Amino acid sequence: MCTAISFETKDHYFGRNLDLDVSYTEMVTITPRNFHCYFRKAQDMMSHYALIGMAAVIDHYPLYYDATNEKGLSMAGLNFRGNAHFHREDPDKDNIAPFEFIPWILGQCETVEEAKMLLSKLNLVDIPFSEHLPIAPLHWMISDQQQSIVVKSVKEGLKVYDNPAGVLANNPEFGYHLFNLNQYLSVTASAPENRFSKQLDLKPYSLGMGGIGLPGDLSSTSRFVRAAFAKFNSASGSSEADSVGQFFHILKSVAQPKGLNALEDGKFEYTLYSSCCNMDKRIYYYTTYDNSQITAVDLHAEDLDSAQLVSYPLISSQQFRFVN
Ligand SMILES: C[C@H](CCC(=O)NCCS(=O)(=O)O)[C@H]1CC[C@H]2[C@@H]3CC[C@@H]4C[C@H](O)CC[C@]4(C)[C@H]3C[C@H](O)[C@]12C
Repeated sequence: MCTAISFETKDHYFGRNLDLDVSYTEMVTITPRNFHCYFRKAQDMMSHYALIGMAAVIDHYPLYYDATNEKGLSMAGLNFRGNAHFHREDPDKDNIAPFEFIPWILGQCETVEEAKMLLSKLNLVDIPFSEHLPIAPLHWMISDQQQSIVVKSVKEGLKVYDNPAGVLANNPEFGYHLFNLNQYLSVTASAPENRFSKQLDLKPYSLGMGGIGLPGDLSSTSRFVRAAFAKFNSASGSSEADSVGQFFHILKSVAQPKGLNALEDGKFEYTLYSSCCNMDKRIYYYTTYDNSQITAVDLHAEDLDSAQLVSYPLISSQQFRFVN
């Protein structure tokens, strides 16, 4: 499972939890403007916007899980198992493989509106990266500083939805998650009032009781609700430290501790990493399951006119700060 959110204080932030049982040795990867970006069925891009995000780099190709470009436009791929469907080549459209989708959009677009224009002539084509890396059944959230959308490719074709919640999880399809929020409309961050019966003397005996009814489990639908509740009720200071800290706290409310989500073969799905990118400053922050210290990589500290990918391996061992 995964959860992605967009979030706003003084600046705008975009990030996600990546929940999985194995790592593909992903690294924080910068694609500078002149990196030769190769597309199987479309024109190569010799120059494009620079990108920063989490990617597995294989055969010199950045396979992005999530990324932000130098204009702030951001995108994350999350599992959409059993529902994602990719198509045969269509001569009337731009044919882009799912693993090329993030560089295709973020390389060329500054805003969600611009992305929508590219999406109107896009066909996500069923080409795997390689024999060893089959097509990942993903759907995507795309956000700029103003709005978010969700893009899915299903049997009927490519679908684009406005995403007023600025949250994405996994199955079922996005419309269900959005409607499902109605179920929780009485949940509140404040003390609840007795609407049960005036004839009974009912009152809160603990703080936090307004949240009773929020689902506590790790299912996709429950994570969507909890992430939305945390995000929309979140009180954050406007400094970078406050905002980034708060962002990770929101993601933690839907993170998966090891062991609580068991797979068949004795493995567990857990939160491998959490990311938070400042869309205005293009700084990519992350924590990993084993290292809760926040590590940061600044897009603008690199030579963005270069043609070489730059990757920073994840710092994934715990950093204890001893004080004696
Ligand atoms: C598994 C992850 C989603 C996490 C998630 O949602 N977990 C759900 C569990 S549940 O299904 O909801 O129970 C997704 C998110 C991005 C993906 C990579 C994208 C690039 C590349 C594309 C290639 O085609 C295949 C290899 C490749 C490296 C991909 C591997 C994997 O697929 C990644 C990591």
